[in-house]
Amino acid sequence: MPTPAIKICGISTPDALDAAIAARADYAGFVFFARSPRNVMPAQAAALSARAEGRIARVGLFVDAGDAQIAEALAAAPLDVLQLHGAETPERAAQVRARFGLAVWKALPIASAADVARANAYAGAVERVLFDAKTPKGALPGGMGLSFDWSLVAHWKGPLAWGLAGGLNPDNVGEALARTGAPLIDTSSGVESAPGIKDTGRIAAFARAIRETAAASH
Ligand SMILES: O=C(O)c1ccccc1N[C@@H]1O[C@H](COP(=O)(O)O)[C@@H](O)[C@H]1O
Repeated sequence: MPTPAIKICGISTPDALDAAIAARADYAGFVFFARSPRNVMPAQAAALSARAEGRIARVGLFVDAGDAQIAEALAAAPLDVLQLHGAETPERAAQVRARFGLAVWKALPIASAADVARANAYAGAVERVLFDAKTPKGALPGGMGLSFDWSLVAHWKGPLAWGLAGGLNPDNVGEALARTGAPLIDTSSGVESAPGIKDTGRIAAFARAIRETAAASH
């Protein structure tokens, strides 16, 4: 199995960003969602974006954001990908992509095969779907360390690129990769010591576990 792309999300400090780069992660995620313990303010995002430029791709995470909020974030902090983690429809996702001219990823909450099937509607509207666990009503829509039944997306062959998220950490990511063959793996709370506090050792261990699993499959 090829080594999947790795995304470390919820980065809010230079140390965490440097750890993701040192671990050879492909994507660093910055959360623009006020309710999140990982939320970054525009000035903070600007510094992180500049530090990341040319070293790791920058993903901005938004939850049902309007154009004005996304434009404000982009004015402060150039981003390479916009991750939509709310209830955005295929039409809204396509609108965001056209308006900002950036790659768009749509996170989908998964608890059943019917939830996975919803991904098909995003073909042509976004570059990638991210399968994440469904979270309880009223809770954050992600970043909760919850996983779902990986067999629902095992070796998914859909009409667009995809990634696996939700409750992944250094201890379970090898099994998740072996069981799903996901081409991109995303984590946030699984590489933290407390909500919003990234642990550089866990970031390194996460990437190592992924590479060891991929290498062992050859
Ligand atoms: O990280 C957050 O605070 C967050 C807030 C709102 C929506 C999504 C959020 N995080 C994303 O959720 C998935 C799974 O996270 P975890 O690994 O289970 O903690 C991931 O894409 C995060 O980037």
